[in-house]
Amino acid sequence: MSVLDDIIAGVAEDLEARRQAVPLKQMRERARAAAPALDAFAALGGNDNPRGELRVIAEVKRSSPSKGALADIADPASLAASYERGGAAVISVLTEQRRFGGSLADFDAVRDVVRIPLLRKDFTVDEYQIWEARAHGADLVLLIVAALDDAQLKDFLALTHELGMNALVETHTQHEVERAVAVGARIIGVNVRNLKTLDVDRSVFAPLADSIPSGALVIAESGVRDAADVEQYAADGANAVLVGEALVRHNDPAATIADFAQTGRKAIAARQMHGKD
Ligand SMILES: O=P(O)(O)OC[C@@H](O)[C@@H](O)c1c[nH]c2ccccc12
Repeated sequence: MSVLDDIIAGVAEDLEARRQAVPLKQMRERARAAAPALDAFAALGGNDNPRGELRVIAEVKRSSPSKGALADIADPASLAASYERGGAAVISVLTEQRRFGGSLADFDAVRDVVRIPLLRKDFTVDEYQIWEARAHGADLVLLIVAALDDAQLKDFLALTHELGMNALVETHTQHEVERAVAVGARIIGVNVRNLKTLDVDRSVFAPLADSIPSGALVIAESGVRDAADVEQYAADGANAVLVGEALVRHNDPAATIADFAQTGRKAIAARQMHGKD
């Protein structure tokens, strides 16, 4: 069994317990009563926004399957507030519990204090999780192409849009990018970490980013250690970078985000000067 299969089995089990506690019908009512979703597509530099900016998606991440505990985050809300202060465009909160140490309680705590769009970062395998994300005030959900068949991908994306949210549609191969594009994904992530083996290979980003049509936003996910990595992703066509570990381990995440955004802006300006856009 791959790591991804193993994670998904745990997610499905935990999800059943939550569905027992709050049935779908009730979760739908909660979702319909929630404040409307914020426009994450615009926040990430969508069509009408000025070009030339690199956006940062800053992640609240306690642990990872590859590295174990990353940081002792006593107060996810204050960490998220510092992300917002540093200029993050979107905040991602891991809610998967078994491998990433996240929870919907973390998500709720963050939702209470920040005004920018929030990504509920989990392994979506059932429509219940999409209603649940909206009920908790999420603006974006994660859809991992490798974890879904085409029908699920299409249905989950449609439901996400119906609820006024956006989806970060995550890919790792050329074929997955094609599947994401085929269902009309507007925000496409290239995760340089292979979720089946957990290996990070930054070189997968550039060719995949190149193959994403210009109407969709391109998000570079994983493996950002420092400004040099941000510079490379921006030079290779990223509209935004998704950063977890480097921020939770840093003692001044706000300054780090500001630094990454500035580095990205310069790299994009250089790219445009060379006529690559
Ligand atoms: O901590 P990093 O290397 O900066 O990575 C962040 C993010 O890309 C990573 O957490 C991630 C990308 N896709 C995922 C899917 C599920 C869980 C986690 C992830």
